[in-house]
Amino acid sequence: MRTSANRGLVLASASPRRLELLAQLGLTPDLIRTPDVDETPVRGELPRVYAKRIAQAKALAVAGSLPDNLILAADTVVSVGRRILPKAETEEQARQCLGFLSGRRHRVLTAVVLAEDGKLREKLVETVVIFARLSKPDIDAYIASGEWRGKAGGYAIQGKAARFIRYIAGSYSGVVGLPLHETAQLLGL
Ligand SMILES: Cc1cn([C@H]2C[C@H](O)[C@@H](COP(=O)(O)OP(=O)(O)OP(=O)(O)O)O2)c(=O)[nH]c1=O
Repeated sequence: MRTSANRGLVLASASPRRLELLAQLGLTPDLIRTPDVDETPVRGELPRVYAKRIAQAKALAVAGSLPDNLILAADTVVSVGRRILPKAETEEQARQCLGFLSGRRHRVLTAVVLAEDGKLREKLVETVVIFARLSKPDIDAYIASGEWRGKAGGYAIQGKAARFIRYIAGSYSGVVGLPLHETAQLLGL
């Protein structure tokens, strides 16, 4: 994609979902870069503040070496109240997340950031999701699927976890990792 200033679009993300979602806008990035960012929340940090901070850090981490490009980055966080659930990397973390989300309402926040000429523009998109109550066999089967790995809150709505979703209000693409309506707005599409 080229803007009026003829800049290339760089996707600052290692997520294959974000690449696929961008394709739904008819866009293929000119470059893909993996942002190397410490995603540890600051003690007491609120979920919205955290999502924005990490998405900005991802954009800036890549913009440093590609100052003449348009850089797109995002961060997705699952939160319950003030609590930020981890991006599940172990079975134990995924089990804890699913046990916690079972029968509960939570929020999925995705911050999307566009960096151009050293300036950042951003949007924060919130989606409310309610999970059905999950039995132990439900959780065991989901853990065995492995789909939880690397996902915020230990689940992926676009896969087998879809059957756990009783209610959703907001942006489905935002939950998957890139809210397409807001991304299109940021890109001026
Ligand atoms: C809740 C939920 C999250 N996710 C994903 C979106 C994000 O890729 C991931 C949260 O981690 P992120 O840190 O937002 O993204 P990432 O590590 O996958 O990629 P990068 O930082 O390089 O851009 O969880 C789903 O795919 N489906 C879901 O239903």
